[in-house]
Amino acid sequence: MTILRTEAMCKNFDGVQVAEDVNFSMEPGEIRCLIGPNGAGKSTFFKLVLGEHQPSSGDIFFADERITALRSFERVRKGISVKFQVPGIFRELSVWQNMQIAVQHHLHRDSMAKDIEAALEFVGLAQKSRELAGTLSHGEQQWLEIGMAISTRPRLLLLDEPTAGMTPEETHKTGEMVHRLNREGMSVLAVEHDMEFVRQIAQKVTVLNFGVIFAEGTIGEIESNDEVARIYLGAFDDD
Ligand SMILES: Nc1ncnc2c1ncn2[C@@H]1O[C@H](COP(=O)(O)OP(=O)(O)OP(=O)(O)O)[C@@H](O)[C@H]1O
Repeated sequence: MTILRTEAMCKNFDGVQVAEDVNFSMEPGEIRCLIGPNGAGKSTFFKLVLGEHQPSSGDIFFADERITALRSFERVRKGISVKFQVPGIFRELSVWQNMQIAVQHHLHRDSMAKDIEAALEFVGLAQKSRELAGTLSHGEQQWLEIGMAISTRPRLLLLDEPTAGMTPEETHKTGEMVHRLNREGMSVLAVEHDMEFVRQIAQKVTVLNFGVIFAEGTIGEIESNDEVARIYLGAFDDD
């Protein structure tokens, strides 16, 4: 079984190919990082998986079920969740209210309050549930968003540059969070530029370039791949 699979997935915008014959697959329980130069098609890949874009051709499977034709909310109900790069919190509402919106938006569960408490506990914000989201630090706001994303108890969590703007300590803490989620059985697919974070979490790395899977392997294999270094210049310079 695969938790996520694309078969010959293509997407073009006005003739520009942004995903080209993408055959991606990920095992259940895996932590995968998706890397690649700016404009490689990483965010577009997420949007295709989430149903925000329709592929021009090809198919997408979640837990071996074809989801290509499903709408976004249906995919969320199946167990896919996302934390986007652009902050999606309501700054003038409390941490708890933000969580309520995230859960209510997608699911109607009797266990809602418990789900919120558990998610806030998980991301270390249980003590701040009454504070306004806008007063949290940047890192805490990102964690709130991760909390919002996991409150629906997804099987697959997509993270789009989760550590953008974080301090090294916050980044490391986020990596630990990802490992804890993974130990609880969640599969995680993260788009990330911070190679230190990629090293901390990735079991396997997929490199996208011009909408094509350019390379795939362990972090060691990817970092020693000269072709990857060539297209993704500078990416491995931070060690
Ligand atoms: N809605 C759209 N309409 C037209 N072109 C688009 C659209 N969305 C993305 N693109 C183009 O698709 C290509 C891939 O963009 P995408 O945002 O997926 O790349 P990325 O790998 O996520 O880049 P970055 O690392 O900078 O976030 C870019 O050339 C972009 O301009």
